[in-house]
Amino acid sequence: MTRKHDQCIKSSTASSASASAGGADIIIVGAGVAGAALAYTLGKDGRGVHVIERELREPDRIVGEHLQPGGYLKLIELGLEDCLRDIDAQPVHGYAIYKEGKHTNLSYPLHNFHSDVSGRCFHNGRFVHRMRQKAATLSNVRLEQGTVTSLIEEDGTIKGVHYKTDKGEQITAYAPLTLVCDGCFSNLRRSLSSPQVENLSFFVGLVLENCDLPYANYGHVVLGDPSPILFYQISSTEIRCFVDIHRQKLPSISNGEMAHYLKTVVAPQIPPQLHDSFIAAIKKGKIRSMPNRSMPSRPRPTPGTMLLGDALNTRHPLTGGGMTVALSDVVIFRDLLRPIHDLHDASAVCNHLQSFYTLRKPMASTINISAGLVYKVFGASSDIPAMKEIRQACFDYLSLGGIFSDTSLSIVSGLNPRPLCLFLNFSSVALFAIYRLLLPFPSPQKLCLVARLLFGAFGIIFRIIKAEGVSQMLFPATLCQPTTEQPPDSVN
Ligand SMILES: Cc1cc2nc3c(=O)[nH]c(=O)nc-3n(C[C@H](O)[C@H](O)[C@H](O)COP(=O)(O)OP(=O)(O)OC[C@H]3O[C@@H](n4cnc5c(N)ncnc54)[C@H](O)[C@@H]3O)c2cc1C
Repeated sequence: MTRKHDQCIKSSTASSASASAGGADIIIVGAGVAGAALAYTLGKDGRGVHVIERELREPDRIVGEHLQPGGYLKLIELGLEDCLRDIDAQPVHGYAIYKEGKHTNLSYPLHNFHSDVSGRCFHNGRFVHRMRQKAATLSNVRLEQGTVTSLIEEDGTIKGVHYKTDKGEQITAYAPLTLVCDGCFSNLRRSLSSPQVENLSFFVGLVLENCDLPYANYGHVVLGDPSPILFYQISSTEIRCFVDIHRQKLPSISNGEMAHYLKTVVAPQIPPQLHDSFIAAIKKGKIRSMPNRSMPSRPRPTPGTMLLGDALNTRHPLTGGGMTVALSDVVIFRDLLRPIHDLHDASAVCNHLQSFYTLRKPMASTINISAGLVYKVFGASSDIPAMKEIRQACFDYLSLGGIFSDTSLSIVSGLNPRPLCLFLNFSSVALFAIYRLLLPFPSPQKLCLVARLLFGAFGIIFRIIKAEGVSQMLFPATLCQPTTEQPPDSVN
């Protein structure tokens, strides 16, 4: 396929005391998934937007390659779905899950949606680059290459940013609102939130060529020992493979330990159709790794600024939910900002925008908790009681298909952003596990195992729910009614 992209978006020339001289309403730090989508949608709403991005060349990275159908729907709401055209993106209709020689094939429950709606896999850099290009077509959006070094704070209000251009110039830019979207390694979030980052594991990534997935257009998950292995088609000729490796056990890539681990521990567990290409990819040597982290959102309301995207909140990428949360946040933020025409009353704007953190909870918490659960159950080597039984019960429950797998997949895919549904679904898996354990007759040993299973399963979910914030997550309606509030500049 032909793909004609400019490798670099033209960066507008910066004047050294750019007090956002053009009078930007909004500065966006970082043009990744969240920042580029925000730039376009806020620009479309008529805001003057100044985006400062560290590297405007097409990114080459191994994150954000599987967009869930729920995220695709958000992309449509933002008018950005065309950014997936002409980048050789591949449709994804569900998952094939492998466990100890057995496998089950699960489709996303998409019967009620337009036939175009599905998941998509692609090269993240191509997607992000297309969104940047689309934002840059708007005359009121200015994309500039530069690294933001700090936020400008005056009397507790953020007034803008200091940044350094690629030519080494130090520049100051002011705007009434600064949106910080500098991703999971954010160095700006510390002053705007109380981040509690948990390092969970690493994804070790390879690209497989010259092979086909056993189920075309399905993500493949091998529930391996000691941890899961993922495969999905990121272009018509390439399959991404991710191997999850515990954070304390990452073999060295440089001295060949990693290649040895992949050949001896991982290769024997993968579907035979992929084996030769997997070995060839190891031999080719382009093995990359990324840390997998989890960080619940803990923002500190600060006038003049907001955190969005991974800088605000991250979760384990095993369920591929990060971009869906980021795009959903962008939609919520845009809608909340729409009635405010003048952004200069920073305190009033800040008060108005606080409901964002509650409004985002249904989607963000559902995806965060499901990612945490899936990782706890299938990922981590664990000391949780009865984990083997919990794992098997989950696999068998999904294998039932129909409503059982539909509900689980609708939750993971962002089609069903209801934390309560997630909790009920999890409870029904636990009941299913108990029912199986007690058959054909209960015995004292079996009852003991059931108690351990309940303790383990509900221990996991309650810990994760607690980290998300119970009341905000389960009862958001009691905490905010943004539509009845007067936005600051509509008050006479
Ligand atoms: C291994 C891995 C795999 C993943 N796989 C998936 C997946 O399959 N599906 C999915 O939905 N999600 C996935 N995610 C998560 C997903 O990548 C993120 O949720 C998503 O990219 C968040 O978007 P963002 O805009 O917040 O951050 P990013 O997309 O990372 O963008 C941040 C941007 O800020 C720029 N920047 C940083 N610092 C500065 C600075 N000081 N000044 C100026 N610019 C700056 C960076 O250059 C970058 O362009 C994965 C994550 C990991 C770690």
